[in-house]
Amino acid sequence: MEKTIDGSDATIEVTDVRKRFGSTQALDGMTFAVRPGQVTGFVGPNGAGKSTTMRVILGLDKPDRGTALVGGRRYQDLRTPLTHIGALLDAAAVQPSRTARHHLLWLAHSQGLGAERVDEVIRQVGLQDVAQRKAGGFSLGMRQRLGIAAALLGNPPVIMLDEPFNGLDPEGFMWMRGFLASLAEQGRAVLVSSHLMSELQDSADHVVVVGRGKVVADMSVRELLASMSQGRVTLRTSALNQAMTVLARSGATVSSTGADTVSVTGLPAENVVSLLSQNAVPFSEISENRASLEEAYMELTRDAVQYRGVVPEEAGR
Ligand SMILES: Nc1ncnc2c1ncn2[C@@H]1O[C@H](COP(=O)(O)OP(=O)(O)OP(=O)(O)O)[C@@H](O)[C@H]1O
Repeated sequence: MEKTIDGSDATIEVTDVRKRFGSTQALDGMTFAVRPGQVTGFVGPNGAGKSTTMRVILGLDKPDRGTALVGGRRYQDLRTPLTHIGALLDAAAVQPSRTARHHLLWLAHSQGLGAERVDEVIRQVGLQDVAQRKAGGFSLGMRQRLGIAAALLGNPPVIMLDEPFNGLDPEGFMWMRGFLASLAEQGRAVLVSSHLMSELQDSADHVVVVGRGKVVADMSVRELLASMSQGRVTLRTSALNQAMTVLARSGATVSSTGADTVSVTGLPAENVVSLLSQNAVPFSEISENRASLEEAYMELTRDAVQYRGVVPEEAGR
């Protein structure tokens, strides 16, 4: 039943979307694209506009300006939307007295899909043992799985999940991470929001960082780390002066942090090693302190957060 994913269908394109609620400019020129075969993290502080963007993509909120396209088309123009995009916006939104399987059957029938597909998605998300239980008694983690099963019903090339890591225990967290990766491996475009970069650090290939209704960074996780990490290299040497001279000559900023320790910025560890070796400078214990993704994220969204007064101090930085 699983059809092959066509890359041209597996995209989301959000272009210059603006949306105002009263005096709040929720979206202020939001622009980004979600590509096939990747998990794209959509991250930003509370109130940055993530949920509103997702609602605009699903045609639930009408933008004042700009467009949001799924596989090149507006959601409103999709004849069978569930086969184009599967979304989970609010895991709590299930009828508590209905069993998980009945919830999915009801959804499937509304889209012309059969019970066979329902059982398939139940297996995919690992809910087979509880499928006959009432969803009202489900933990948040089980509801997340149920919501994802619903999103997968139409085998869509685009999957969009709002805060799917919310409330998951460590096992659920690991499962979600692996599951998102497998959806991307199948060629789907996967957009996942979070207000915590740490949740996306090992889950996303690419991140779109937002603050105050617009994109502040749009790059691969690797690029983000490289752009932010100052690459501070620390090394121990018995030839302190010689090491400092050699490294400073190459343009690095060098300072001694102890009788036999040197701190270097502006030069990757690899180059530090080769320079010292070429100049026969003895050294030991070389280490590179890279900025964590969380630090990079805090730096990028600092203005957005300060503006709202949520985290006024640079505590913990
Ligand atoms: N229906 C609405 N009416 C009024 N204001 C709204 C409405 N929906 C969103 N907003 C406001 O728009 C801004 C963006 O909200 P949004 O929920 O999109 O942010 P978010 O990034 O998803 O944050 P969170 O993680 O808190 O959900 C916020 O200031 C919010 O209060």
